[in-house]
Amino acid sequence: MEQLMIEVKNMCKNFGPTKALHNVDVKFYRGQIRGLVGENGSGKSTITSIIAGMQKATSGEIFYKGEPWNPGSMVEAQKAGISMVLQEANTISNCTIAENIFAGRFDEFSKFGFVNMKKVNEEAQRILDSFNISHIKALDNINQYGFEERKLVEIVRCVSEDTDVFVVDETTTALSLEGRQLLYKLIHRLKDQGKSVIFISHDMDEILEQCTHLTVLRDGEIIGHLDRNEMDMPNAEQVIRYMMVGREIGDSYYREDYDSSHSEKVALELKNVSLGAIKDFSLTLHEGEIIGFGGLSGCGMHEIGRIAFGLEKPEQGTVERNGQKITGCHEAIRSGIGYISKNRDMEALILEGSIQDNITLPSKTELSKATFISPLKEKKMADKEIEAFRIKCGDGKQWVNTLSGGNKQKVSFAKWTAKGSDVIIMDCPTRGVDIGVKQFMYELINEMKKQGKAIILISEEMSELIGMADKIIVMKDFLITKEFMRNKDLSETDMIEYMI
Ligand SMILES: Nc1ncnc2c1ncn2[C@@H]1O[C@H](COP(=O)(O)OP(=O)(O)OP(=O)(O)O)[C@@H](O)[C@H]1O
Repeated sequence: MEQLMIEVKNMCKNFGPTKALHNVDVKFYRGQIRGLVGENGSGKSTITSIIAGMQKATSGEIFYKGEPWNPGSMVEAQKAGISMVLQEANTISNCTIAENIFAGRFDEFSKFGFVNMKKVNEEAQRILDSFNISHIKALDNINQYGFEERKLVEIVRCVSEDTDVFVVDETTTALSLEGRQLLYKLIHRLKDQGKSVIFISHDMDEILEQCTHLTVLRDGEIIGHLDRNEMDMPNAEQVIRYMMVGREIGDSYYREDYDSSHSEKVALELKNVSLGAIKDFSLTLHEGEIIGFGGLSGCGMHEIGRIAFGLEKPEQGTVERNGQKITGCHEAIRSGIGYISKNRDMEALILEGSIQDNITLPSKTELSKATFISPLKEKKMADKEIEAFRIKCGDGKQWVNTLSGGNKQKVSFAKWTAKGSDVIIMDCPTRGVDIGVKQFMYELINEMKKQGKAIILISEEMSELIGMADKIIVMKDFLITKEFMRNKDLSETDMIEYMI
């Protein structure tokens, strides 16, 4: 007999005129991993964030273990056994790893008002070790760690023996292969212990492999629920996609050609660059070329992207475009280089700014005449991108921090298409976007190649690299371990061998 953990009844959530949820009914049982799928902005994070105490519903009810549930904060929810890993980085900067893990829970370690920090640190390291991530040290400042490690710290923070409901909101795209495996093991262990997992993802393969049940949303409404048998049907993927978007979506995502030719003209060069663990690294990117980078966590590929955009200054060597040295990102942008950061909220967007301001920001020079920026031109530029990327919003004046995760990602991409940058460094560009938009982004990347634009595609998704790149550079421990040319027989297994 299945035991009900959480029941959401007739829930509505409005943000001004936006109806984010409309009469939603959904049940989460013990011993289930229930996937929540739907297009960007369909309401997945809104449901889970209300359950996890981040915000209140406009109307409707929630029952948790049979009792009415209306948490006032995430801490309250976590103390009651419900925790959620968010899409974006959610760690506290300038604090130690241990302080991040036990934020809001110091009372568990205090006596007569004094917190026993030794115990906090020891317990944090014990937990990190139990998750097999001993390379992350409890005493280290979190600022020393990259996006993925921070996500792992968040996962550790969320899960304890008292966790009954674990919500994973589009987290896997931020993780490398190892991080994903760790998360998959964890959710299955929780399921086997009779806990309830809510798993949000746009990766259909992952959803079908990892989830035991599925709920499909469209425009804030529940379209249907599937059990494992239905998910195992041969046409399940097409059926789910149809439920999500309400129309047929083709199967083809990636480039269909295997022609890796490009211009001989060099678009960007890294010459004998060294920075930290990266030593004497060189790269030549040509016009009309897509170079992909793949590897496990800490392999150095994200750092290469940052150096190429002038965000990190190499200790030795140079980054050059058209014979000019690139020594900073302003210079990079001026010379036609764009960069989509993996760390969306911190580096790619001004959250407390409008969609229009974010999209047009790198293009201010193009939009201005004698120091005057034409508001009409700005609006036109932003509206064009909003339409092309199908950014779900009222209009361009809406603030970016009110957008769903996938829609934020579209803004982060659209900045550079609006500017028409000739070289774009893309670090996980399709992170959190739904399948329809993914298709559009891949078409766009292909179109850019044909126009002679040069692209560096850094990705945690091997299928994306195999599907799109002319050449794939595999990295491990900050070194190149293998280069693959575009080839229809190339498989993920071929690549993994050089990553591990
Ligand atoms: N604070 C807010 N103010 C205004 N609108 C909001 C706010 N938060 C969410 N919304 C809107 O609610 C709708 C649902 O957003 P939600 O984040 O739940 O979507 P999602 O299904 O999780 O999307 P994604 O896959 O892109 O993460 C979107 O249209 C979004 O713009």
